[in-house]
Amino acid sequence: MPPTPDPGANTPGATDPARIRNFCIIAHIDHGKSTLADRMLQLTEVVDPRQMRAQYLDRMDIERERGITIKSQAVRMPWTIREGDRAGETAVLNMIDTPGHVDFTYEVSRSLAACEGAILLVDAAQGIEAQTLANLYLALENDLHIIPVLNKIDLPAAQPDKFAEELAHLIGGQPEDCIRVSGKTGEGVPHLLDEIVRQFVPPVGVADAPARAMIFDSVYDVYRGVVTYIRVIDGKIEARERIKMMSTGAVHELLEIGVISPEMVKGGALGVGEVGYLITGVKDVRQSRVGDTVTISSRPATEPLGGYKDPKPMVYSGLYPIDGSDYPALRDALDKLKLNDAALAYEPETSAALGFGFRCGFLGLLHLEIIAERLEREFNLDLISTAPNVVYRVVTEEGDEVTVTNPSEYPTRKIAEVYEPVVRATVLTPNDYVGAVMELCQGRRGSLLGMDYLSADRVELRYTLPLAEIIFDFFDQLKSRTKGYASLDYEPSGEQRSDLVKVDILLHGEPVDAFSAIVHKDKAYNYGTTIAAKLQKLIPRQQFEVPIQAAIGSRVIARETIRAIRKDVLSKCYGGDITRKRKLLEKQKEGKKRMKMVGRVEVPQEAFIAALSTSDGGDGGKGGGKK
Ligand SMILES: Nc1nc2c(ncn2[C@@H]2O[C@H](COP(=O)(O)OP(=O)(O)OP(=O)(O)O)[C@@H](O)[C@H]2O)c(=O)[nH]1
Repeated sequence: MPPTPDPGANTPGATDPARIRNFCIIAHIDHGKSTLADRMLQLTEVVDPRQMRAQYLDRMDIERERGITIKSQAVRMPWTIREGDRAGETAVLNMIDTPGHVDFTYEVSRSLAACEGAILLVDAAQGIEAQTLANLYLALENDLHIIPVLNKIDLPAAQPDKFAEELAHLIGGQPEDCIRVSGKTGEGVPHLLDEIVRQFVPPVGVADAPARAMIFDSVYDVYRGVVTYIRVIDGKIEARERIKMMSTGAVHELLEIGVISPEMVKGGALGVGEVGYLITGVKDVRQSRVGDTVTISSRPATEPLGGYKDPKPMVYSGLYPIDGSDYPALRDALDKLKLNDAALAYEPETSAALGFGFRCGFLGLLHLEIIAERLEREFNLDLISTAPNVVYRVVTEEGDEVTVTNPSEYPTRKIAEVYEPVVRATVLTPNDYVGAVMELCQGRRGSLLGMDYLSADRVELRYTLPLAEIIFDFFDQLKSRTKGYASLDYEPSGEQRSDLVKVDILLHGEPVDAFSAIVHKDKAYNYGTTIAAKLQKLIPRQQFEVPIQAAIGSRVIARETIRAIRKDVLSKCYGGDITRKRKLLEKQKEGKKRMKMVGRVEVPQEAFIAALSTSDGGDGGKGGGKK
């Protein structure tokens, strides 16, 4: 019979910091983080069993469907220790859910900074993966105490003994320190909750100092405006005060403050160590940025908390509506999405091939896919996206510096140097596939930084790779070359000078902007021939001969030709059947509407779409990578 919890222990604003435990769960994708979180909600009785649904915390439909967590959330759960000498002691657990994907590393790091402890969750049938490691390193950088946990012990394929050894080897300590649970059946979870209270330290802060709270997430809600998630470090934030964002100095009226348990519960204040939400009535998450420090405007703190970074797009792509009349709808949809996504950047652009659209900046490829999917699904837009590219820094011979986010902005003047972003990638693979992984990384211009054996059959490889080489199909290639066993994680690591060139594709002498690409010199030929050959197949013959050329500046590196025909739609209409003739002419006119003119050449839009949408269409490096 568990002791009755102490009700005073759970009053927001008045919770003794010594009772608080702020923690997060870090795990590789699919290792069961959401399922374990669900079980904790159930055991701490913050969710009515009748309202329990799978992945309670993943609110967005796409998140639930794809089974990935995009936005972090925080839940307050009272818990009374059940076993051992401290049984009966009540604590307030704040579980901060972290996004699991590499594109959101900065959000993960902010969520971790709001915690004192982390549960390192590992699937007992899979073992340690690249994201387990990457997140563990981030947690250690933030000085978090780690509790190693093996999940899915109910699975027949689980090998908890083997992986407990591996985990102990990785983080130090004994294999017995690993807690074994099943998020599915609930086995071991009450013990884990007890251990959270025992092992994690309570937050420390100065109660009477000017208030400082860190924003670790902010989401846009249609009814309430921006909801900002904060962790109070020092002082107290009380309802009805005016708050100040320290990065911008902007002051906002505080309309509501409270905790999430697991729905919003309005309160009077949040004190040292507490985690909760703020509502100020701002309508745009960019005014409430992750990593920023919130203080009280009447008694502001002087020093913000460290670690604030502006979100910076890493990958750019053009988004165009297939039907040109959808352009205003696309603009409205992007405006709406931006309210909830401070990292999304876009500006209008025009393409001769694709018409009016937007150049959009994303944190990474998954971010791009999620936005494109939301635009199609939630806003019913049919879109075509151009091959993604990274941001280049180009220095001309005159010494000017140009930032290129779109190949069409590549300077035509003489170029002295080009710099491209690079990442530090960690690949974890079984021993048998080390050769295949190395071959792939070398083909993508990678340089090996180091290699470690985590256990007899699991190897960690660290590479520096150009970001441009991994944003296309690197992950797919890695998976297929290792039968799905390898995992990947990466983080930005500055830039490097490279031998890059811009390849243009010309149709009858006119460049087609949608196909221009910045590629490595050694891969330019491959890119040129691939695209030229593809367009040659896709573009119908015209009344004159059409050369398709790939060129670097004025130097042609590849050529294909579309031979001429004389297309006479009326040739089949012998006799004077005027209605039939008119019908055919009408039909031809219809067809023309979807044609784009590139110089004198008529190209069906489908040809552009087909050439862009196949995976090797945009990846100049792919062929090169296979050599
Ligand atoms: N057998 C078994 N399956 C589990 C257990 N925990 C999770 N799963 C299953 O593993 C899959 C992934 O679980 P999630 O909880 O969605 O994983 P996650 O780590 O939250 O995934 P992301 O949010 O994408 O990182 C789901 O199909 C779960 O049903 C467990 O303890 N036992």
